[in-house]
Amino acid sequence: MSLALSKGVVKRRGKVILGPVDLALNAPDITIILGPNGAGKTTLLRVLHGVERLSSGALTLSKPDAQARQEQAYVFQSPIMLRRTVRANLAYPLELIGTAKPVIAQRVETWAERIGLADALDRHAPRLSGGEKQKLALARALIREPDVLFLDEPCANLDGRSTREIETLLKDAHLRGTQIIMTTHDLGQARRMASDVVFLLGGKVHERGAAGRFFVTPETPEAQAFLNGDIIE
Ligand SMILES: Nc1ncnc2c1ncn2[C@@H]1O[C@H](COP(=O)(O)OP(=O)(O)OP(=O)(O)O)[C@@H](O)[C@H]1O
Repeated sequence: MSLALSKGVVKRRGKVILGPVDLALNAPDITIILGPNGAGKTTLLRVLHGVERLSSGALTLSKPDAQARQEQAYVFQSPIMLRRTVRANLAYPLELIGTAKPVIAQRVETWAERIGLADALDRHAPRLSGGEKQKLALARALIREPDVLFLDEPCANLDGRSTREIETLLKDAHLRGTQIIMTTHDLGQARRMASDVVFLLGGKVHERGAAGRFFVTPETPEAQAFLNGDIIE
């Protein structure tokens, strides 16, 4: 799907926290939104997902809004579990769209296997470890095979192993056709995952480009400083 933000501005209590932003995103990229704390990454992600109201400007999608919303999924930094079993958590998004029961059962098994929870289907999801919960949240988002997946710092509190497992799931989903748009603080992860980078600073797109170029020869001194790990305002 293509998403185009035109002169997008978000204000909170009269103060501009994002924008104006002009940005076009296209499948089949893995777009990583980078920037220091407070740059507006989460706000931009929410705008693109359609859950943050624009104060001015417009978001245009290549599909009708209702259809686009159905085909999008969002994964938060802190996974939100239903207070039910792993099986019920995985089945839930498919039940919502009226998938046939035998198909649900089969997809739940497949996804439980993929995330290493095949033996934990009857466990109470809130009691899983942080890494297991995040993998479950991701599987719950991917089980519907969304067109676009938004992720806000999906590996923020995870160790290296869980992070790699999640990256593998994301790369597989991308190969199967899911467009991925995510924020991260982890530059290693950005280098491993991104095909496209949006670098935000002070609520504006400071630099944008193919990942291969951005990480090797950033155009602006601020992006260079950010990549060096220097503190930038
Ligand atoms: N509800 C709010 N009211 C007022 N200001 C807000 C609100 N939410 C966010 N902001 C401000 O908007 C700016 C952008 O916030 P946002 O969370 O999008 O940044 P971010 O790049 O995701 O930051 P971080 O890396 O710290 O998660 C920040 O200056 C933040 O303080």
